[in-house]
Amino acid sequence: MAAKLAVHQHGKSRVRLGRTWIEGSVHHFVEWKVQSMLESNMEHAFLTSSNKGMTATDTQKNTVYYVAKKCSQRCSAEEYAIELAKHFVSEYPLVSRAKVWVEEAPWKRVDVQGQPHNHGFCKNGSEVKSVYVSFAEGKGIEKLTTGVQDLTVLKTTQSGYEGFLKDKYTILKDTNERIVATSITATWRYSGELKSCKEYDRAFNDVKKTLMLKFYGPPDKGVYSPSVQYTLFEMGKAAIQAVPEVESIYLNLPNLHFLPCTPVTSKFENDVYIATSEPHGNIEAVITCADAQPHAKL
Ligand SMILES: O=c1[nH]c(=O)c2[nH]c(=O)[nH]c2[nH]1
Repeated sequence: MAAKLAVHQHGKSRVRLGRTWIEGSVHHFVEWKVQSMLESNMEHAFLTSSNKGMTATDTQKNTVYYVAKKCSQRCSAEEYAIELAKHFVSEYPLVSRAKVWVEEAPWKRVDVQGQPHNHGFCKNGSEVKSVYVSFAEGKGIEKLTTGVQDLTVLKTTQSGYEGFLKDKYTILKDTNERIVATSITATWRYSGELKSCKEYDRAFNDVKKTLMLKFYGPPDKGVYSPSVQYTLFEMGKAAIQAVPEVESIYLNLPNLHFLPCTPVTSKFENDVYIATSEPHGNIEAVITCADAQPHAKL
């Protein structure tokens, strides 16, 4: 049977860097893990022994640092990813599309003696900001998404799950009182480029704040969740309504179960749980503005 090279790409993964920007006495800091992937007319590297015209993955790695240096003003992970992807397409004639992923570690400016520190940071929380850009020759930015991974959240009440199908395989009982815990992965697509680092930060923080509000509800009373599915849609819908630049959002919410525990000689009184991480439920959906195309998980 004849065989052909159907698709191909090559890139560099897990290139890690730190970047500081100094504005007067205030320092800014980010840590990024970058992946690049190039689509190109370099079939010959797969089909023959020639590497002519090839942008080596080592060169891609060096370019990750070079473009970070070139971003002389404080910039967002989105702006950096756009610059890097543009660079590959404009610099190399054989490259037709560059795809760039950036994961930003959760370093936050630290407060000391009640004040934001000029140059001190601490890792706050588990969540990682994730950015994806696809930039093609003749088309420019084709896709720009931002998101969070590993945003781990829990509430001890105001959650239940009732009325589901019961058959001979079912053991789970209806409940209107349970712990709900999840580790949120979200990616959302912007309708286009935003204007500045501040705009990207504002949009990111507004989406995150909205997701949190819909998961937890107001601080005093919370909000009842009849299922992870219902809460997921409420979260996505609210993000789209709160941040006009967002036209599509993908949400994945694993249901990390805390199971009722009945220690010997006692009964369960919503107090002791068996903590588990597997197996876990897995609920996901894409929510869009009424007329927008959904985007796939990236
Ligand atoms: O919110 C939930 N959604 C489900 O689909 C499901 N399935 C399950 O066993 N528990 C839950 N909880």
